[in-house]
Order: sequence, then C-alpha cells, then structure tokens
Amino acid sequence: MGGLFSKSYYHTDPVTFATQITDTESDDTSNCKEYDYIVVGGGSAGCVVASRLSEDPSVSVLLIESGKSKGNLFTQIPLAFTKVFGSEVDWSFTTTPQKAQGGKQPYWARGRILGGTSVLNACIYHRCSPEDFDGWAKGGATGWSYDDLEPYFKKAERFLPNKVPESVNIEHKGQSGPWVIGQDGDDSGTAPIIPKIIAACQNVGMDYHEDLNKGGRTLGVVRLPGTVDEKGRSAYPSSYRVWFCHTQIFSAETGSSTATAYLTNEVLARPNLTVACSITVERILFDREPSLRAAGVQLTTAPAAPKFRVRAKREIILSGGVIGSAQTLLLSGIGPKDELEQVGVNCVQDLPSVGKHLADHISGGPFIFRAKPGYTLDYLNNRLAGAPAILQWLLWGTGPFGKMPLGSAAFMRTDDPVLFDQTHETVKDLSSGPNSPDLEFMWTPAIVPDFFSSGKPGEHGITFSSVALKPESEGSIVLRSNSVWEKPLIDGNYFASENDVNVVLRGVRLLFKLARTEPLASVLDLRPQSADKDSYFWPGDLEMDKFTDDQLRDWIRANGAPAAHPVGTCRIGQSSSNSVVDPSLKVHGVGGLRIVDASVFPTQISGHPIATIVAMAEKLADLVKDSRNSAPVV
Ligand SMILES: Cc1cc2nc3c(=O)[nH]c(=O)nc-3n(C[C@H](O)[C@H](O)[C@H](O)COP(=O)(O)OP(=O)(O)OC[C@H]3O[C@@H](n4cnc5c(N)ncnc54)[C@H](O)[C@@H]3O)c2cc1C
Repeated sequence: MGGLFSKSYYHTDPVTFATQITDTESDDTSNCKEYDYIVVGGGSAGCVVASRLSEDPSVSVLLIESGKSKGNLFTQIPLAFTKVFGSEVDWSFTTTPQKAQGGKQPYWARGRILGGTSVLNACIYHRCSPEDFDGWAKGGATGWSYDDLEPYFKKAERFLPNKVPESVNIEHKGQSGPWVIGQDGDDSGTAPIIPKIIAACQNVGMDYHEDLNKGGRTLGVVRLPGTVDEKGRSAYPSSYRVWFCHTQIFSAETGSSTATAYLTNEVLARPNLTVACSITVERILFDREPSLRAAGVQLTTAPAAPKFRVRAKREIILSGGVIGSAQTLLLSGIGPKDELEQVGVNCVQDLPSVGKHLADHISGGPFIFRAKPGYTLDYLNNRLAGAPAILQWLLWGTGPFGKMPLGSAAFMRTDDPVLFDQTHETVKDLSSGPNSPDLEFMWTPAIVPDFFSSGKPGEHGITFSSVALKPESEGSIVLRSNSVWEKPLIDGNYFASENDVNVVLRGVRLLFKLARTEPLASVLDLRPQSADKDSYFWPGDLEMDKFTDDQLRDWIRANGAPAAHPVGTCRIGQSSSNSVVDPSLKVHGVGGLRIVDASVFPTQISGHPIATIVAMAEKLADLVKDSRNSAPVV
C-alpha cells in the first residue's frame, strides 16, 4: 500500500519473483528462479537478517512474508496496541484446552505482517539478565553468552532518550544502529498513578534503578526503555499521518518495528533485495544428493492458488517465529518421525525436538484494583474525552497515545526475604543465577480485563500481572494436518508444574500488600466488603487474609494468561536428540538450512525477548557472511 508519492517495493504476485510449477509432489527446483539466500518469515528476526545479508551487493536475497507489508492506524499508535488483536495483521492463535486451567484456551496474538510481532508488541526493549545467556553457553549453546551477544545488542541499537537519567551510562548503549531505543526518564504524559506505583514498590522494599539494560544485577522497579522514535516517543511502522480521501499523501518513517528500522526505503531500493509480502511458504524442498540439503521453498498466495518455487544457491534461513518455524520444518518432513507419519508427512530428517520444549511466561491473569478518578487512562475509552488526546498524537505524536503501554515494571526474586514470606509454600530456584529475577510485575494504568475488552464507562483502575519468568512447565506445537493453512495444535501446558503456580502466588500476595502501601493506597478506591466474584475488581478489592492459599491458587489457574513470550520450539543444542539447531543455528543433519527467531532460545530468559531476538538475528547475519566463502554455491 504505497502513498501518492511513495514507491512500492513489495512483491505480492509470485510471478514477479518465483517460478510457477504444476508438479507439486516432487522436490524439483532445477529450473526455478534463484537467490543466494531465502529468508522465510519477514518478522522481528527476518527483517534484520534480510537487511544485513543484502548489504553485500554481490549476493541476492529474497525475504518472504505471509502478511501484508503495512498495517493500519492502530499498528502505529503505541497505546492502541490491543486494538490490533484479532485483526488481519494478527494470526489470532488459541491454544489447545489447558488441563491445569480447567480447559481454558488462552489466546495467542502473533504478528502476520512485515515486522511480525514487533509491529503489535508493547515496545519494551529489555536486554534481560546476562546470567540468562551465560546459562545458554554453559548448556551447550557455545557462542551465545552475554559477552558474545552484547556487541550485537549494541549493533542493533541507536539509543536516543529524550532525557537521559543521570545513572544511565550511554557508553554501554549502541549509538549508531538502525533501531531507535529510548527512555522517557520521567512521567510527563503518563497516568498520574504510575509514579505512585513506583514509590509504593520502593516502600515495600524494592530497589529503584534507572537503567534496566546495564547488565549485572537488574532486580528492582524500573522505568522501561522502549522502541521509540527520535522525538523520544514510542512509534510504530511507517507513520503516514497525513491522509486525503483515504490515500496516504505523506509518509514519515519514524520507527520502530524491525521492518521500519531495518527495511528503510534505502534498504528496500537495493537491487539485490526482493521483499515478497502476502506470500506463504508451504514447505522446504530438498536436494538428496550428495547429502540432504535445503534447496528451495514452495510458496503460494492462498490455499487453492497456483504454486510457485524458488531455489536457494547458498542458504535458507527460517524466521517464521516460535510457531511458523516449527510448523515449516514439520510440514517439510523435519521433526518427530512418528508424529509426522500420523498426519501424512514423509519424514526426511527425524528430529524429535522440533515443536517441543515450548516455554512461555505465564501470569496469574489481570489483577485489577479500583482507582479514584483522575489517576488512570480509562478516560481515553470515552470518545469525547479521548478525542483531544488522539488529536494530539495525530498532530504531534505526543501525549498518552504516544507513550509505551507499559512504561514501568518490577523484577524480583521470590526467595527475597524482604519481599516475600518464605514460610508458606516451597518455591524452587529456577532463576538463571543469583542476580536474575524469576518474577515480574507489569502494570497498565487502565482497566484491561482481557485482550479484547476495557473497563465500563465511569470506572477507573490499574491492571497488574504477576508473571512467572522461569516456568518449569513445557508445552509443544504439533501439526493438525499436512497443510500450512491449518493452524497447528499449540499446547502451552500452562501451570502443569505446581511450582509455577506458587511463583505467581507469591507475587499475588505481594500485590495485595502493594495496593495497601502508600502512596499508591491513597489513590486506590478498594471496597473490602465487596462479595461480587464476577467483578473484575475481585479479588483485589478484598484483604489478603480473606483467602486461603488454595483459593488463590484456584483463582490463578482459572485466570492465568500467557505473557506472549513463547520460545524454544527449535532450540539450540549440541545433540540432535534434544535440540533442533547447532550453535551456528544450522538444523542438525540438513545442509543449507538455519533458523533464527524466538524458537531457537535454548531456555526461557527472565524478561522481554525482542531485544535478544534482534541481537541473535544480527549475529546470525555475521555467521552467514563469515561462512560465505567456505560454503559452496549450488
Ligand atoms: C501482544 C504482545 C506484546 C509483546 N510485547 C513485547 C514487548 O514489549 N517487548 C518484547 O521484548 N517482547 C514483546 N512481545 C514478544 C515479542 O514481540 C516476540 O517474541 C517477537 O516479536 C517474536 O519475534 P520472532 O522473530 O520470533 O517472530 P515474529 O516476529 O512473529 O515473526 C515471524 C514472521 O514469520 C511469518 N511467517 C510465519 N510462517 C510463515 C510462512 N509459512 N510463510 C511466510 N511467512 C511466515 C509471520 O507472519 C511473522 O511475520 C510481545 C508479544 C505480543 C504478542
């Protein structure tokens, strides 16, 4: 969708970049259009890889994305990110019925658009704990320690805060990367309840620090850095803000998905880069001689549309995300042999870990406290009252709509005796190390009962989640059929481990306490006599001693919601018996095929994943470039 004065660089008709085929049974790619590299999935990682590989004008790169090239107004308003859920740019997955949650089927938002889930996420930029990555390296993911990744965090970043808090050492930040990262450093424009929460967190015993990404120990309450534009406001792709008769007449690319950061018009204009959108890869095609090698992909625009193929002279890189990469491998015959046979897929490489070891952060669901009027952003739900704020964003990009939806958070260890009573349940230490958290509080200054609804008119509230960062439960992704058009079975297996429930429970108890701690307590409007279990203010209205631990556990299981950070379905490891890719991100036993995205995380990390995904994609691009001279051109 180009504007009047902007050129479209995107291919949506496969005739322009691929070769039509009629024989869909064979793997023949011999007469197909060729590219040195084919990147499957133009999401958070895929845009980075395509951009970096095409820096060398002597190689050709094809990037294939199933979703459209551009979003809509809501994909550009940071605070409106929930409005995108269920739209055409969201795959809108749901899990299988979750046993420990009484059959509940949590919703999984995932971006289906150039930029992938980075287009519809909450903008939080978190390098996470160095111990997360040092644990990866110790576990066999050689080359992925924090020291190995730090140069790539920096390579990606252009740290441009609109106000640098004093304690932030910008020497530790990247300053010339494509991805603008900022930090507000103050609360102007945010809901007045936010500084009260931060102060209450300190009053219950948490440290406050200003630089979440400084490395070392990052426990405490923080203002979050985010993917923001140069004016210091959060921004989403291609901010076309001036319209005439539904036509874009002005386009200002201000940030900040990986599509807009890495696929700028300058990059898209490279003659050696082809970006195909609204095109879905059905399967990988293989050469069998002299050894098994990924040789090309089969693609199309719709289930019954003509099929096309392209051939890779050097390598195929899968970046389809935690679902898409696993699904593509499985549909291509790479995965657990017995499972593949059950859905009629011929196994070409028996790899038992494909689709397994799915790890996600899980929260106890929205924990909502009633607030006094004037402290939250609930007024924005009223069109009349919200209109000036939306106008402010449209004209200047500032105000509450330009702010990160979750601008602050707290990271804790559940074995911290200052914060948590250690005499109740036992909680195992599953953290990555003594300086790493296993629990996070996130908050939104409004009533957000679920992904799709907001508070009732006239009501005001603050929504917290208590999120287990290192859950023990592992889930899986399994094919439902042999068609890419049928969504796979996603089983988060949430709360299968009682330890995960207990981590969240410790957090919920602390939330009761936080709400009764100044200066937050004074701006809340709790109703301790409330008996309305159907109210979204239940159980927050009541005192903690009204509940037994078992009642709270039941509430957590019934309301538990994933924090949208699934990883691990194609994890890195040394052995093909329990991992999918080796430390060079090459699929075990298959030549010419690598993966980079959230699926390759060897274990879950203790925070928000996109900074790591982008750093890994940066590093993968270097690994591919380094092996260019040694890898044969086929
Ligand atoms: C609501 C929400 C809020 C979040 N907030 C944050 C946050 O604030 N900070 C943070 O760090 N993380 C956040 N996350 C998580 C983070 O955004 C994701 O983990 C990350 O974007 C995933 O990147 P990826 O490259 O693995 O996959 P994706 O970005 O999902 O990319 C995969 C791409 O592959 C495409 N694809 C899949 N299959 C095919 C196929 N067969 N053919 C062609 N294309 C295909 C998809 O359409 C997609 O574009 C959030 C997630 C959600 C859902």
